[in-house]
Amino acid sequence: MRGVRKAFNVGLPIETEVLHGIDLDVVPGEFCAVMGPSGSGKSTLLNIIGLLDRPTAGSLCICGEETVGLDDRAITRLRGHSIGFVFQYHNLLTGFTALENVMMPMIGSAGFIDQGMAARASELLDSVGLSKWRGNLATNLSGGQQQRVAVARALAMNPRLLLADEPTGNLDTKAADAVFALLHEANRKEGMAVLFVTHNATLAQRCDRIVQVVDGRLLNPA
Ligand SMILES: Nc1ncnc2c1ncn2[C@@H]1O[C@H](COP(=O)(O)OP(=O)(O)OP(=O)(O)O)[C@@H](O)[C@H]1O
Repeated sequence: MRGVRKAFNVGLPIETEVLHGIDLDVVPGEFCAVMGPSGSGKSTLLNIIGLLDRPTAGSLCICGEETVGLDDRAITRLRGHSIGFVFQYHNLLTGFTALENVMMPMIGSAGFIDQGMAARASELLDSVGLSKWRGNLATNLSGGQQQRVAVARALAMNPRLLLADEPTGNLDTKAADAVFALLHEANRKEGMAVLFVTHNATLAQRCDRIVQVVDGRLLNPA
């Protein structure tokens, strides 16, 4: 991204600019921690990179494609195929099983269900150590298990970029380490770039690079 700005409430007396011209390159296979004080703009930055929100100004390329100017349909397609998300609160559909939750992105993308999706979701649940729990409703899993399902779901479409916004913020140390290890494995094995927002300096030190956001600016740009 180059010169990315984000303002909220544009045109109103309460208009506030939160990101003030961000330059950032993330290369394939890179594992970046994103740190900074509360309210500095980390989630806003991630939401823009994840195409969940649009910048007010600047340029944003995802997998080589300039996104500014794309219509909503193209944005949705690019997001669905290229980007996986893990949030602090897992956002699983609690009335569905672990397996069904992991299948959701595949169903959403294809518009239908087939056996191959269940097989792929099952493999992903194996990879996060939850094969025995695949038939459990999400609501009956522990917080750490739910977050591991959320990681499996984020990997379902084999994205090139994985965005994780404080995925360990709500977990005890052991569960946090387990979730971090899964992100790290996805990064090393699949070569996906990861942006990992965290307040945990120990985990951040284990990433390739730390991007510091302070007052809507990067301390160490590009
Ligand atoms: N939709 C919105 N409308 C208005 N202001 C917003 C909106 N979303 C975020 N902000 C403001 O943008 C600023 C940055 O918020 P953001 O959530 O990006 O910070 P953060 O660094 O992720 O914080 P934390 O570490 O506490 O999660 C805050 O002042 C917040 O109030």
